[in-house]
Amino acid sequence: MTRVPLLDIQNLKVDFATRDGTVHAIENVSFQLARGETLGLVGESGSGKSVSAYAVMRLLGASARVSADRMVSGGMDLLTASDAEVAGMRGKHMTMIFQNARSALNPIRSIGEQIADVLRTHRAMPRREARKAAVEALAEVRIPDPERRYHAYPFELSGGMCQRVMIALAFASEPELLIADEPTTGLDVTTQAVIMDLIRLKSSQRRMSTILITHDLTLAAEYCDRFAVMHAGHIVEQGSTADIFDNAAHPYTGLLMKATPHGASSLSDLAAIPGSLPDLRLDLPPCRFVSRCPQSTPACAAALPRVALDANHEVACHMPWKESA
Ligand SMILES: Nc1ncnc2c1ncn2[C@@H]1O[C@H](COP(=O)(O)OP(=O)(O)OP(=O)(O)O)[C@@H](O)[C@H]1O
Repeated sequence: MTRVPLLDIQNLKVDFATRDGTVHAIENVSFQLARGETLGLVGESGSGKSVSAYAVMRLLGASARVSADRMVSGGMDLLTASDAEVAGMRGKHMTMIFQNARSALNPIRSIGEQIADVLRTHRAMPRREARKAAVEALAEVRIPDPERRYHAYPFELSGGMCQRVMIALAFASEPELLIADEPTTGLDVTTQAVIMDLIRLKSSQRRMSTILITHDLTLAAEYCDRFAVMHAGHIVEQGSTADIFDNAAHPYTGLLMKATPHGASSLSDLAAIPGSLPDLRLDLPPCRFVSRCPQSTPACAAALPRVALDANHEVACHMPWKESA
């Protein structure tokens, strides 16, 4: 029996209409996420990780044109569902931890009340119980003195504290799908581990599925079951953590991994990968990596293939990476 994935995206495409032309931000993005699975979404800045996430959450603005062959989450067809239906799913079935936590919090409500509100709305907790659980939720993400901090407003907290509150808020609704966009940026290493361990715990206890968007490959390797590597709006390779880190098949993945051999864990710390992302407003070739690729041949001008290397390992390349190249 095949298991129905929690999230199923086929050929997602996102264009933005701008004054300077159409930005072809995402093209042919396809991936599935099983229940309880953690997928790492990695790639250089501007590769389309956040746009993919926002498309799933239906949070892209009016300038975005979104299309797909399929986009289903938790049984809901995100292509045909009304805004009200998707809004009903957000925060309950699927929730997102944003990069800029402070601006995602309500500035005029105390952090404890914000968490208690979620517990009362989504988990129907009585007021007193929600208050107690909110204090516990703050403690769980290592907010010191949570009883007192319950009454604090976001402006009274540091960026790192706001980040933790945001994470507590995300967990409060017990989502089936968590999209975490750089969830631990700005946190010290110990707190990073606490947060990531919490995500792992929720995944195993409640089979929560997670998309982890990150520049931190070392962290991601420790916590993700599978990876999708993005370059210039395409998923160039996806596979298990071992496939990606030990058997990278796309030249771009190979360069990413080669550039992080000795603890340079962040993509921003990497030895530069030659060239830069193409201008997404231009007419783009089928392979958007071709101008940077050390292995390109005339064959690369043909339509981009999706080569299945095994059941879970797929690469969009005519010339899959060879270690000797
Ligand atoms: N509202 C928008 N209008 C026009 N272009 C946009 C818009 N939002 C994103 N883009 C473009 O889409 C592309 C993908 O951006 P995205 O934010 O998804 O990258 P990312 O991989 O998440 O980068 P980072 O790691 O820096 O967050 C970029 O070229 C970006 O400039």
